[in-house]
Amino acid sequence: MKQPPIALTIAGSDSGGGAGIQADLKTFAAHKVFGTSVVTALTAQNTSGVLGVHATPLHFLALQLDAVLSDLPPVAVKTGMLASPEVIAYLATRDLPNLVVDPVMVASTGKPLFTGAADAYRELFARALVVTPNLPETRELLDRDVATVEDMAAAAHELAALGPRCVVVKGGHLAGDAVDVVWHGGELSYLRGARVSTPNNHGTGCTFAAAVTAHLALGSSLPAALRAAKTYVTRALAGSADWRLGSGHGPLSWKEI
Ligand SMILES: Nc1ncnc2c1ncn2[C@@H]1O[C@H](COP(=O)(O)OP(=O)(O)OP(=O)(O)O)[C@@H](O)[C@H]1O
Ligand SMILES: Cc1ncc(COP(=O)(O)O)c(N)n1
Repeated sequence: MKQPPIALTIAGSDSGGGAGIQADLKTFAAHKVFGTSVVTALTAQNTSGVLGVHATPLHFLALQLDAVLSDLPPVAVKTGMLASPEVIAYLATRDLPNLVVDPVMVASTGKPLFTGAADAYRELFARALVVTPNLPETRELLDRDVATVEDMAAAAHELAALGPRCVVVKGGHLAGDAVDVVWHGGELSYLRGARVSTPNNHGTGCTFAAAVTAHLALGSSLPAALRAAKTYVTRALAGSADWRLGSGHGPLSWKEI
């Protein structure tokens, strides 16, 4: 078997298996990328909600990161739930290649996973190759309403001023087609996909960002990685549209590519 490239996810554990570290490692494996992980928090979580969060002490998070970087250098790195503003600020001091920042702040069930992150994220964004906020996160980051594709375009432009090479404002929470707005190299473009009708959308954001990270690890250009990730998440959603795992928002499937 060909040796796989290495990717790293820095994210929280979802005991329900649908989002967080579990979604990221599943997605890396589906892309034949070797996944390493730094666990930022344990969440007691299922398809209906988050029962509790137990954050990893910062010194131990740093030790996990040192252990990975010193022995298994990743080609690309993704961040998910970072559990506190201090963790976000700490990661902004580290050298993380091909950094994909998914600024997770709120679970799809609506419960905030932690608070006070918006300001801290501004620093980490400056170090990112690409940032991938969803609509509620974009509102939180800019402290204003973002509701339409036009609003998303203005928001992507504004977030790009913080320094990431690329911004993807994800439209999974729009009514109608699932359109994501991309700001890259001074130009706007769109990732368009038909909406899959399914209650099983827990972990779509994690899966999209992990698929981008996997494609970057495999050597794709950023525009190609974004297009491939959009195709992947749409297929994964379609593959589990009829699943009945859990009584709330179930997880999406994974697909070998
Ligand atoms: N029902 C759907 N059908 C097709 N694509 C979708 C659907 N829901 C989300 N997507 C796509 O999945 C990706 C993740 O988007 P979304 O806005 O849902 O992120 P998120 O809110 O971070 O995810 P989550 O729902 O896990 O919180 C985007 O490419 C989005 O367009
Ligand atoms: C540990 C962890 N990380 C990320 C998410 C966001 O995913 P979703 O928005 O699908 O709930 C989550 N719920 N839990």
